[in-house]
Amino acid sequence: MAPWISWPCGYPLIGSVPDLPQKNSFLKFHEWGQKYGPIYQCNLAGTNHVWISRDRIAKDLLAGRSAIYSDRPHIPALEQDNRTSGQYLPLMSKNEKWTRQRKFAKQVMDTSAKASFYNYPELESVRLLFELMTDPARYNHALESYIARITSRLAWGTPEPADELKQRARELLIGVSPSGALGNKLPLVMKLPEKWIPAKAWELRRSRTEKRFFQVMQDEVAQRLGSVDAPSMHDSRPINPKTSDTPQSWTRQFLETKSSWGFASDLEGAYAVGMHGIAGALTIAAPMQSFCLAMCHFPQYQHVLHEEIDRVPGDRMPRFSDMPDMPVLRAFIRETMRWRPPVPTGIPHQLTQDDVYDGYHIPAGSVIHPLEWSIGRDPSIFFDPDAFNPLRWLEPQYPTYQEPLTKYPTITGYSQFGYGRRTCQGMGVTEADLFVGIGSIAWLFNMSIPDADIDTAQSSQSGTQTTQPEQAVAESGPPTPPSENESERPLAVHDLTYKLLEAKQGAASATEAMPGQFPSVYLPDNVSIQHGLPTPPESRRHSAVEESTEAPFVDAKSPLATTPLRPDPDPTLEYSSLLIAKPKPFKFDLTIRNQGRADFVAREWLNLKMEGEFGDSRVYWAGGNHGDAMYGWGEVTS
Ligand code: HEM
Repeated sequence: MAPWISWPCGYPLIGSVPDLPQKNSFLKFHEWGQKYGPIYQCNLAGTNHVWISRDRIAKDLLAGRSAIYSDRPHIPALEQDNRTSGQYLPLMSKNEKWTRQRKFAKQVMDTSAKASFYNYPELESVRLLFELMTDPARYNHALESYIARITSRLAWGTPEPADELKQRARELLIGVSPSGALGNKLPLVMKLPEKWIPAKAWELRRSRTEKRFFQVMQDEVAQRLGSVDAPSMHDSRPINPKTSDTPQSWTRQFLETKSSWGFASDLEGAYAVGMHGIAGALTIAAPMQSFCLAMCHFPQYQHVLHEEIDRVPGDRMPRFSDMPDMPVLRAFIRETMRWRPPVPTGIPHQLTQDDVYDGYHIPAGSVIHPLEWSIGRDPSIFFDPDAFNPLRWLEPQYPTYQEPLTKYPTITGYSQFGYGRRTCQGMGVTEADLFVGIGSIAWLFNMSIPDADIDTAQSSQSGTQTTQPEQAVAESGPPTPPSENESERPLAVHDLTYKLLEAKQGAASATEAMPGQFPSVYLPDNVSIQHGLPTPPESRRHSAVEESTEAPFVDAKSPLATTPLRPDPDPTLEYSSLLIAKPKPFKFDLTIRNQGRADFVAREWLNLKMEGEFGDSRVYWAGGNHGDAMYGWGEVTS
């Protein structure tokens, strides 16, 4: 049998389930991809799952044959059938509700993108920096809140529900993740009475609380607009004067244009908006957290980003409108998403009829996964794929380089957002939030692992130490001013020493550099600048790629072919195990790079606070959100 589609053998009925680790199952699927080829199938609890590790194959099937590859699988742990209930756009079958909600989503995204997302990212980035300066130990909370506050503003015009939104997102994530709710592992339990099955009772309360929350939020915007029947934007009647007080939001847009969408009820609109809130609440925070991880473990690139930030926005905070002038920041974002994909197993599609690919039969009903972890590690495209290296998007000798640099690199259209008819609706918001958020953090801070912990990270090869992150960061004390000459700070990355090399011939100096150029780069000690395409050494080429017709792009004798050693186990793989992968909190120092900027942030925060912009998060349920039998926060473990 040719190697296209083969499978791990598995056990009767349950298939390969026992072979999957509790943690980071994407690594196992990646390993199987290396063993069985770039497309393989396996039986998981009686369902055929197809795993795709190459972009070309995912495009061939999910985009090229989207007519039959665009359905979604059933998620047994949810109270209502995700395919038909009309609650969650990303989980619906390709039906009438999906068509109208997707149309609505496109419209509200386009309108808010044209208004540059109402400057909500810029506004909330002030609060983000202030929180990081004053309480660095809670950095994870600050990053997640930044995203949840922007998303809440976009959804309902207020940041108040940010904590509630995060909780709604966490609970739904448990409900839909194969490794989360019990009902996804043992679907039969959902048929039993809730009094016997705590997991079912949990789901029913989750679902009730979510519905109530979405309705409360929609009602509040409707009341603020003056009446539930506020005039439509397509109406010739004048807008209710009260609406001018109502902040822009997707709910406002829905209420003003609701006759255009053909929704069954206002509740459908409440879900259409609320689902987008949930989709944004945690997904975008994951790459922000991974960015911090990358800066600490691959610090040799950080000053390249600082150089661009100090040259383009300079002493004002970065804005979304800086995008065309900041390819380096965009490269860091793109590389962060490649290095640590927020949805490493991809969001699965379902095949609706039998198909044949390259001579192999794929049965109808198969669940198809574009395995993002592997797609971003295709060794014929990404040299040393496990390394975080933003230069692969900025240096012409890498096959991933693309011009013009005013546009590329970008995450718009990136495979991480899916394929074909089901591609993500949130790419624009994601790019805006990450650009302003990550740009602001790098504008104010330097990130590093405390010196003592560099040794620890090295010795983690023998598994000697675990740290209490919050305590550890708190112990590192308040932010301190930067050293006099930032670029002379010693660089330390586990077992590597890095040196500063002049960039390609003819590169301009820092002060002369134009947007899109950067003056100097750090490369590993034993490396000299290579002209022409770098290629991986023979030993790194995997059998799965050997069938590829693409020419290998690296000379095995190239010094670039020397792959740096990384600690084992890799401390950057401490990830939460639900559908969205995010790094667990870890210990690092945030050092203020420029006191004047810090003072500016403090003043700006105070002004905005006094204007009422930064109110506290709201509690929606009795007992400080603990709630009662009907509504409240469910237990969350992740
Ligand atoms: C880092 C951020 C994000 C990532 C990595 C991400 C990733 C994805 C992926 C992989 C899909 C499935 C695509 C497919 O099936 O082929 C998806 C679908 C979707 N995403 Fe996102 N997403 C992100 C942020 C957002 C945000 C911020 C929103 C909205 C505010 C959003 C809204 C949606 C919607 C509505 C769908 C469903 C599309 C459909 O099924 O028709 N996403 N996303």
